Amino acid sequence: MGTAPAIRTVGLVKDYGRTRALHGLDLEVRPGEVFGFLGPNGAGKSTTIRLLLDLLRPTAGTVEVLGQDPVVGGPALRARVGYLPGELALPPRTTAGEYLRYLAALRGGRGAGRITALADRFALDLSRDMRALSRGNKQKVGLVQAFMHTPELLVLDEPTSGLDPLLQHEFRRLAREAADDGATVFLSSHVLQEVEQVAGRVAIIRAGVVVDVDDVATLRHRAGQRVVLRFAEPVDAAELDGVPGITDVVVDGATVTCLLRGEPTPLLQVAARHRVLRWQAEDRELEDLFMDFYRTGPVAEAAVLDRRGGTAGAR
Ligand SMILES: Nc1ncnc2c1ncn2[C@@H]1O[C@H](COP(=O)(O)OP(=O)(O)OP(=O)(O)O)[C@@H](O)[C@H]1O
Repeated sequence: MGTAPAIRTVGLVKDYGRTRALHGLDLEVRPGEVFGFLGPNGAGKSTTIRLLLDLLRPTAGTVEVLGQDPVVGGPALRARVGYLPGELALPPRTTAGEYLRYLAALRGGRGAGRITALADRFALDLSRDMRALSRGNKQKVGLVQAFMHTPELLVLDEPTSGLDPLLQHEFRRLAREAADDGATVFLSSHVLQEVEQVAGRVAIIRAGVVVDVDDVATLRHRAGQRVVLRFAEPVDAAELDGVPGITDVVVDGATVTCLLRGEPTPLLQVAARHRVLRWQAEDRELEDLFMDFYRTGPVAEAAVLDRRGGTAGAR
């Protein structure tokens, strides 16, 4: 396979009538990585994914999947990809097992042997009529059909939506196993916490452009944690000045709120000079990261350019 990217888009533009959904999207996913595609609702994640699968055609720009243009690659290329759509349309008058075996037959029998094992992992009852399946169970059918033929590339649109925490964990194990076996996993989400548990690198998409690409550790560091400390007595805000990794300090009597990036030790050392009644630390989310981007970084410029109708990303 060489070192060709598993996915590459250059200057990808997609218009729906007069709505421009993608504004020149650049993306490069390396073979064998688990790559998160993160963005808020309406950012253009599903549109990008549909372009990768040749379910939509680009208005401008280029798409390459496993080194090929999906339009040229056709069914032979599709057979090498496992796809979980955001909204799964399942035929109503069959059982989950019949449907999955039917799909395997369409794929020349590939994957039939893995149906039972995958269904067991997700506690999916294959004998149930699809009409009777809950949203979560339908999602399981979608995941089984995406993984069962051990594709080289998995393209998964919001794969954990509708799954309970236990099954989300099972999904992450499966995704990592696929990557360990050499597959590339590309998955979209609007929740940072969900993506960071499985992906190595993440692209953040907003309003049809990629505004940041980073490894998960960097992104998590940048997002940081919101810390709330409650002391027995009021503290002096000056004590927190210049503490490494601490910003956005707000002191309200005996309660201190701040952002922590990196190791908590310096903050703990300052806090320990007083009696601490309560310590609360929460990981910040995607939306918080966006707020930071807008206040500082190059993304602010990208977003402004984007609104002016420019095509520049922030990279
Ligand atoms: N068929 C369509 N016709 C017109 N506009 C569309 C169509 N599909 C998507 N859009 C618009 O394109 C933009 C990108 O939508 P897209 O579904 O790709 O975003 P998304 O990141 O997948 O969001 P979500 O998480 O809500 O699915 C949105 O503004 C959306 O309203």
